[in-house]
Amino acid sequence: MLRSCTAGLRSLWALRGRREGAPRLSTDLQPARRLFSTEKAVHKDWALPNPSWSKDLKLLFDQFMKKCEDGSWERLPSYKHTCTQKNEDFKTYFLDPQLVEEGLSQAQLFTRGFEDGLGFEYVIFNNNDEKRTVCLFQGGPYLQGIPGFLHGGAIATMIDVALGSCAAVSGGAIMTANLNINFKRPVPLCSVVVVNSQLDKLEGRKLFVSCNIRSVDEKTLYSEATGLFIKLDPKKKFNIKEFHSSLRKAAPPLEEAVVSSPALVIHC
Ligand SMILES: CCCCCCCCCCCC(=O)SCCNC(=O)CCNC(=O)[C@H](O)C(C)(C)COP(=O)(O)OP(=O)(O)OC[C@H]1O[C@@H](n2cnc3c(N)ncnc32)[C@H](O)[C@@H]1OP(=O)(O)O
Repeated sequence: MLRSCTAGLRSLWALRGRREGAPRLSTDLQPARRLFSTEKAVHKDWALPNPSWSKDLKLLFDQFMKKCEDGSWERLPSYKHTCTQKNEDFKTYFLDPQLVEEGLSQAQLFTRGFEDGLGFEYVIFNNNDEKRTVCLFQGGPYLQGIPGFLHGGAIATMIDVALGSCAAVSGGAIMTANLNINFKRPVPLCSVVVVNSQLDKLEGRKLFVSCNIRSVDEKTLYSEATGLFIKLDPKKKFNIKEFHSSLRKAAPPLEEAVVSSPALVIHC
C-alpha cells in the first residue's frame, strides 16, 4: 500500500512541477479542444499497466492476461475520450450532433481524468460465456474519504463502471437505473481490490447485475452491490435530443453547459 501511494504522490509532485514550470507536452494531457483536430489519432488505451501500479495489481493483471490466451477471457480497453464504436453510436443516436461537435471534444471519462496513480487505476476482464467480469482496481490518494480509506463515492463510481461494463457487454448502449450498495469494510487507500460482477438476469431491456469487492487474498469482503441497467431505446432518442437543445437555448457559456450537461455520462 505504502509503495503504491508513494508512486501516486510521485505522480502528483511531477504534475505540480509541470504546473509551475514548462507546459505539459504529453498529448493526452493537453486540453481536449486542442485534441479535437487530432482526436481520431489519440486513442491511448488506459487499461494497461503504468508505473503507479503496485506489485499486486501487476501480478493480477498478468494472471488475467494469461487467462485471455485461450480466448475465454478478454481485456476490455478503456479510453479517456469517446472513441470506441459503441460510444460513437451512442453519440449519434442519443445526443444533439451540434453539441457533440462544439462541446463533447472537451469531455472525458470521469474515471480516467486523473494523473497516473492518483485516482482510478483499473482494468476490466470479461468472460463472455459466463457473463461475468473482473475489475482489478487500485484507488489512489485523490480518492480519500476518511483518512487512509477510499471515499464511498469513489467506491460507488467503480461499482457503477464494473457493473455497467458487465451489463454493456450484453446490452450495448445502457444506462444505470438503480444501484444498491452495502459497504461492509472500509477499503484502504492505494490497496488493490477485485470487483467480481455478473449478469444475473436479462428481462426485456432490463439487465440485472451484481458484484462484490474483495481483497486480493479474498479474505476481506469490502462491499456488495446490485444494479439495474436499462438498454437504451433508440425510439426515445428525440426526447433526449430536445433536452440537450433546451440546455443550449438556456445559453450558459459553452464550457459551463458541457460541464453541467448529461453529456458527461458517456463512457468508454
Ligand atoms: C464494453 C465496455 C463499455 C463501457 C461501459 C461503461 C460503463 C459505465 C456505466 C455507467 C453508466 C452511468 O453512470 S449512467 C448515469 C446515471 N444514470 C442516469 O443518468 C440514468 C437516468 N435515467 C434515465 O435516463 C432513464 O430512467 C433510463 C434511460 C434509465 C430508463 O428510461 P427509459 O428508457 O425511458 O425506460 P423506462 O421505459 O422508464 O423503463 C424501462 C423498464 O425499466 C424499468 N425501470 C426503469 N428505471 C427503473 C428503476 N430505477 N428501478 C426499477 N425499474 C426501473 C421500468 O419500470 C420499465 O420496466 P418494464 O415496464 O419494461 O417492466
